[in-house]
Amino acid sequence: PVACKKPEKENAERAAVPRAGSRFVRSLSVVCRDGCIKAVGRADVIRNQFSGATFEKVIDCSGKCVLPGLVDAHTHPVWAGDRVHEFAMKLAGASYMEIHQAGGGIHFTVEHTRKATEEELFNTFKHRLERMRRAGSTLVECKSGYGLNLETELKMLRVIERAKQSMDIGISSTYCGAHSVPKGKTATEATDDIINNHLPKLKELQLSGEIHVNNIDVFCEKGVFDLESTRRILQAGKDIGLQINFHGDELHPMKSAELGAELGARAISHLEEVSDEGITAMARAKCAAVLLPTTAYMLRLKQPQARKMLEEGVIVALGSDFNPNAYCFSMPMVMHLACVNMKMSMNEALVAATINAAYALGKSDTHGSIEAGKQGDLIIINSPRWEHLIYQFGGHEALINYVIVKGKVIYQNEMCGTMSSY
Ligand SMILES: N=CN[C@@H](CCC(=O)O)C(=O)O
Ligand SMILES: [Zn+2]
Repeated sequence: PVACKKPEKENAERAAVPRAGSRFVRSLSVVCRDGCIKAVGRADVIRNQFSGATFEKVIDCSGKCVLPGLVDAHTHPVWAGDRVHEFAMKLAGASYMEIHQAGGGIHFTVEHTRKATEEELFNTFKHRLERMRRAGSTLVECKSGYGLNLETELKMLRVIERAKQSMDIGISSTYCGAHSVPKGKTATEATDDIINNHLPKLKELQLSGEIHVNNIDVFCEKGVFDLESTRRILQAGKDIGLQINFHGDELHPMKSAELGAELGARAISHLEEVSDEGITAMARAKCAAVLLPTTAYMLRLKQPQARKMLEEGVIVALGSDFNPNAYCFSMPMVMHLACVNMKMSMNEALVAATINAAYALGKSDTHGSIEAGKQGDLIIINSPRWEHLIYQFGGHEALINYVIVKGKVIYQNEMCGTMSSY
């Protein structure tokens, strides 16, 4: 059972080291208090320990599985203007970069996002976050990056901040003003604008408490930001206290992994074209690899070498990469793709979508596993075998029975009746 209790005193936080294995316990009980996990253990032990206690809510999980809330380590969820027309172009043979260089892709989304009001952006963003939660995500990384000018980047960051303050979901926010070189500027001019104008303003707003940005991101790619511009922007972001978490080695080998390891990056995403030296450097630097199976799948890219990364000791995490190019909210589907296309085991995929994804966001001390002292973020699966969450491709809407954030049920699935969802 999962039980939620009113607070009595503060819980102490415990650090958890990300690890490449996981433990499954039969007959598990979890008690939440004050938004955190107060106790977790065998049902009989917990029953004794809390025999005199009263609970606000008790959920009978017989025949079900309790898992940590899923963590989505990479999304672009704030934008206006979908790109379904480009999906058709890609199916007809156009590449991602051909569309981008012809003024579509990110440029198309930038045009629409600049025109959208803050209210419009917030409403669609909120709806997307709700869909992510229903798919089991309780902590999500959210990027700006469809403004490219200061005004719209700040508009996006304010929208993310509003959701952070008002919604029951964890958010790690990322400034991604270097997502593309804006029309009318060179990469060097865009880099200078970010360093001289965007980041100082961001620092001011961080200090005044108006926004709380966690990470800095750059799209380090041939024809976008080269290695030197990427270095300058990331270093400047790090200097104002942001964690480095960027796009690298996706379409071309750029030596992004080597750069990230050198700069002390917390995470690098994509890595389809990472070098062997880059993998070694990331393992040594404890820089997480955020792999994005939906993108490699839908752009028909070569798959990142997940097996080699795991064997070399890289901390492998997963993200949905939800964006107008890769329209997928679902971490269960991401885990399935990681298993089939990247040859990860189901245990590795679950670790990558929970504790390791939390590590990629600098939050593995509070999120990503079911441990006393951590935040009470859980999902309850309507099956005695948790693997059904990965095995049933696209079946999560009938499998995820409850989503719990900070000890509070924020979603209960009416589709889960008394039968297990086989
Ligand atoms: N590669 C760069 N950024 C996104 C795509 C964004 C877009 O196409 O709108 C990604 O991670 O896949
Ligand atoms: Zn991305």
